[in-house]
Amino acid sequence: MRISVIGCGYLGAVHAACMAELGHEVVGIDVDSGKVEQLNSGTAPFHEPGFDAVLARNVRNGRLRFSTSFEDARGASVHFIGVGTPQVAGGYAADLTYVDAAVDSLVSILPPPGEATVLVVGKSTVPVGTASALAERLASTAGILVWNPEFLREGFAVKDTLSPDRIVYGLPQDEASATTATAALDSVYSSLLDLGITRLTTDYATAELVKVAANSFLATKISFINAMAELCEATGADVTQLAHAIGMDDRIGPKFLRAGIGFGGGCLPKDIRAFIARAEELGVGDALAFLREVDAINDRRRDRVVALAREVVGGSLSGRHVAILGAAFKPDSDDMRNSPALDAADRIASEGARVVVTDPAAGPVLARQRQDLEIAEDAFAASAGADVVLLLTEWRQFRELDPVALGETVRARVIVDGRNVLDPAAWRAAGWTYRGMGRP
Ligand SMILES: NC(=O)C1=CN([C@@H]2O[C@H](COP(=O)(O)OP(=O)(O)OC[C@H]3O[C@@H](n4cnc5c(N)ncnc54)[C@H](O)[C@@H]3O)[C@@H](O)[C@H]2O)C=CC1
Ligand SMILES: O=C(O)[C@H]1O[C@H](OP(=O)(O)OP(=O)(O)OC[C@H]2O[C@@H](n3ccc(=O)[nH]c3=O)[C@H](O)[C@@H]2O)[C@H](O)[C@@H](O)[C@@H]1O
Repeated sequence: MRISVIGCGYLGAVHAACMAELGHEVVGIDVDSGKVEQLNSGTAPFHEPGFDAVLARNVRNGRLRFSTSFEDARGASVHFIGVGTPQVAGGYAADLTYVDAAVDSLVSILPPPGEATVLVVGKSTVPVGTASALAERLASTAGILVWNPEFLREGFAVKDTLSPDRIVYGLPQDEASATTATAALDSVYSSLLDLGITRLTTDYATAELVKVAANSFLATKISFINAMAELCEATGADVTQLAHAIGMDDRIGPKFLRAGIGFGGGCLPKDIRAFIARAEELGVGDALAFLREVDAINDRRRDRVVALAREVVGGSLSGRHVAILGAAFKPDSDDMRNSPALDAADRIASEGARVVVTDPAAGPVLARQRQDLEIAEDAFAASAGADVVLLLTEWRQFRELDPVALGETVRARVIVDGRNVLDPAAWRAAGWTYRGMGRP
């Protein structure tokens, strides 16, 4: 099938490449000409394991190309929308400017009603009610709108796109349109459906809510365990043992119970805030009051790691050399949007410390973007002469550090493990003062 993907960021570029991998003829459209040029050369504009290979292979075989012109999307039978929906400046709500612009551009290239049906498939994360409003704007065209939320995780984007836990279609009310749309989208995803992946059909509002409910649940799970970490800090208990023990209950499960410096990224933080804002607009703000607490607990973890750093160096960070291992919001990504690690680095630098940051993928990006931060090649270079080392993004390279070897480079053997991934006994045995988050 001929497919276009509008918006080629973390979601859209991976989606476009994966759709080509499934055998479709795909054009990705983005307003960023630099990104388009890079994608056309078969090189990923961001770090995502496995993406480079899928991108390069499909650009080379001619099934995948990228363009800044919507004219190149004309004639496709399915148009995916994957543009950003960031938080509005100064507020909690989602900024729908980019989605609106993408739909306006699509309206200008879609055939008129009566001609062969074309699908417009929303993948961006939007406030409930957006899809039905957009469907009205497509009424002057042959476009039928489906809301098909995306659940991929950065670091696993290719795997999650080609092997999702489930696929959700939010369909129009009109039965004939819903049937046509389901059949067309089933053709797009036929290889995945043949693998037995479950496809659920709902109305627009349910599909939109499934997405933000899922992210809210994940954020709540993380803040729950971080709240327990606060209790552990007050009592001398160990949150990693607590998480292990409660996670053995099937009803709770072990995943997303890693306490530490909290969640960040381009999605969980802004999605829970946009959800709060939308619930308030709908007059049901009380239903999501708990999400404000989820957000507040998450913020406190960032305060906590800075306070710990202050405490372990004896009260003031001013003039101290602080090595920070990690800048991305999670390992296997170079994404620093709302990154807890980078936020902590900035807060510590603002207290007068000499901060040296290292990150296997985000480091080179940071070096280009931020002249005010010192960036080092690796953990050893960052830690040379350090008064304290902070592990803030749990890259494998940092999890596997040898405490004896690192001990030889630092000025003082003091480590704060912001992700609770190191073995305290091994580090203490090598002469380090070890502090975790919510661990004695
Ligand atoms: N990053 C992720 O892992 C996931 C993201 N999402 C959702 O997907 C959406 C996109 O997120 P990301 O890919 O992370 O954002 P991003 O910021 O990396 O990418 C958005 C892209 O859209 C482009 N764009 C903006 N306006 C455009 C227009 N009018 N026409 C064409 N292109 C345009 C931008 O230049 C940019 O390349 C958001 O709603 C996000 O919540 C959902 C699931 C996973
Ligand atoms: O809507 C989105 O964009 C995506 O948001 C998240 O994916 P992602 O942001 O890539 O990363 P996660 O693995 O969810 O991690 C988010 C943050 O939570 C933190 N985290 C995660 C798990 C945990 O136990 N503890 C914890 O602090 C991570 O370090 C990271 O900062 C969801 O997991 C995806 O399903 C969703 O599609």
